Amino acid sequence: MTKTVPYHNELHKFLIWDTAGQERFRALAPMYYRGSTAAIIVYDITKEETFSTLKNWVKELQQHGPPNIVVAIAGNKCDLNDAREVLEKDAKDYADSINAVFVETSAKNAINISELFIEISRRLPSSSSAATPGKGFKLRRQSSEVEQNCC
Ligand SMILES: Nc1nc2c(ncn2[C@@H]2O[C@H](COP(=O)(O)OP(=O)(O)OP(=O)(O)O)[C@@H](O)[C@H]2O)c(=O)[nH]1
Repeated sequence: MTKTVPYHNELHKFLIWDTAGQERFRALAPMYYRGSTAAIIVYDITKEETFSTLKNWVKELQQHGPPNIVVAIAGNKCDLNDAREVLEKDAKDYADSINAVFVETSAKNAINISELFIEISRRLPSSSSAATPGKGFKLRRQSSEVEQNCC
């Protein structure tokens, strides 16, 4: 799946892989996050246990992921506020503590999806600085587009 995000005078083209979140597929995760520029970890605001699981994925990325990977946390199903189990403030505080992007989203109602990618774009080095050796981002230009890998 791809998503192109206009950001300042650049187009950021995200190549997105949806990895299986279940524990039994955990061993496959490195295939996706290795070489990725950003990782979006999604939890369900109506299920506290998904927020605990998210913290394990953060640890995994911190220990085995690319050093400069941008981590974004998405609290999905924000359309189901009445069934909320995870406070927005708690999730935001946690995201801040690990320097991650944080937004609450609704995939169902298309709430904050673009904002999520814009926030990730904001954290990425510009294509000119990314071209500097040692920055650790794999970016390739395609006309005016810059490709970003994201899992
Ligand atoms: N109300 C609501 N339901 C949602 C939202 N996003 C997904 N769902 C529902 O949640 C269920 C699970 O969605 P999936 O997209 O399969 O979730 P997943 O975590 O990617 O599942 P796996 O890929 O199997 O790990 C489906 O019934 C979706 O319709 C949302 O933002 N709001």
